[in-house]
Amino acid sequence: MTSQSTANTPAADQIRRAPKVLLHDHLDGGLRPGTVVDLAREAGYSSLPETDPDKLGLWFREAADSGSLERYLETFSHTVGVMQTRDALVRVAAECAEDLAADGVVYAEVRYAPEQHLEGGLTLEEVVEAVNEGFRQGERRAREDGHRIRVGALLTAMRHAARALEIAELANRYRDLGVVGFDIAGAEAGYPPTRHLDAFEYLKRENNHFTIHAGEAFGLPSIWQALQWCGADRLGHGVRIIDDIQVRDDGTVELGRLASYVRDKRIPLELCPSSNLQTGAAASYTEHPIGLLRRLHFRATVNTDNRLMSHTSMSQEFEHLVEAFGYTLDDMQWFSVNAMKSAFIPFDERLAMINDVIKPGYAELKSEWLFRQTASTSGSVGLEG
Ligand SMILES: O=c1[nH]cnc2c1ncn2[C@H]1C[C@H](O)[C@@H](CO)O1
Ligand SMILES: [Zn+2]
Repeated sequence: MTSQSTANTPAADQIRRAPKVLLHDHLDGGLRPGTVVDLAREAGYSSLPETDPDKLGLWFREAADSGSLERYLETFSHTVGVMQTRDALVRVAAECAEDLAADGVVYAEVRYAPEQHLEGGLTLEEVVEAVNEGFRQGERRAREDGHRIRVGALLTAMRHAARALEIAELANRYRDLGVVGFDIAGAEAGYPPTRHLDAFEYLKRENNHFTIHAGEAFGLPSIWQALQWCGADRLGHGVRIIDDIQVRDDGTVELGRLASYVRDKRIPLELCPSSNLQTGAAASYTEHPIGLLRRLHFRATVNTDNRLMSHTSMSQEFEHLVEAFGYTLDDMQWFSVNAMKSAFIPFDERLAMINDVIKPGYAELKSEWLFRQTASTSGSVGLEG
């Protein structure tokens, strides 16, 4: 099993340079702390718990570290609070694209809920256009810095609210104009995805794509509804599918009907290890279900969820997994190809990313790894790091 092998274990700088694919990242969960402070000052937003960027970054991380999804979500009032103007949205989106690119992410789908950014008088369309403009600016600035990234937006509807159909229609209107799909998010318990069936049925009729946050704070019934009632293409988290997998004392494994369906149908799981530790969905990295799901060849992907609240990045997530499971460059490539296969852009574009960017990127890193090994065993000076 490659995941247990010590072969080609990547060093931190290789993890950062490896081409990574991110499917689950919230725009309002990934601001730079300094930007939150700047935007709050500009907008006269006076409710921030700290105004020093370092202290504020720490505050987000600690406040989100509550063991409960509901408390975790409370921290978003401050980021959403400062994202109410066109300029703020453009800046946040541009910095998001730049930060991801600098971290070696080559393709990202970043989500946000347009309905949460209307307090300053913007329309839903103006919100989408501002964010798109920011992503394009960030892609350009990243390219100038020598990084290549493509960012698509996912429009989220909040599951406790009642605007899902309207947001789904918005996602459809901006399809091919920067928006690649739809999502629902927010507190899971008490707000089943079936409340928004009209939105999902509309998107299916339009041949559009959507993912649903499910199987994070709530277990199998939520996953089952998301797939079998709503028809989700992917599962946001889906980590609790583990509840339908039995590992016996002798090491043999039995999958229940739902877990079998998820694996057989290659349903992508947008797994977010650090976020799960904070909301209590997993106890530690070594105990995180991603280890078993990868071994069983589920369509598992690695994601950040909220870089600010979880004080993380794609590289950081992989560093934790490399340490916990001994993952190699082969494992990283497997996760990245899985994610790219599961993206919502057209098949030919996904294939081009896999063949022209991801595979060559890992091939180069693997040959570099071999060179480092040879250099260190022959006593000569190898590459740094
Ligand atoms: O992990 C999550 N689960 C459910 N909802 C979430 C999670 N992370 C962020 N959100 C919510 C809070 C944001 O304001 C919203 C849109 O990005 O999505
Ligand atoms: Zn999420």
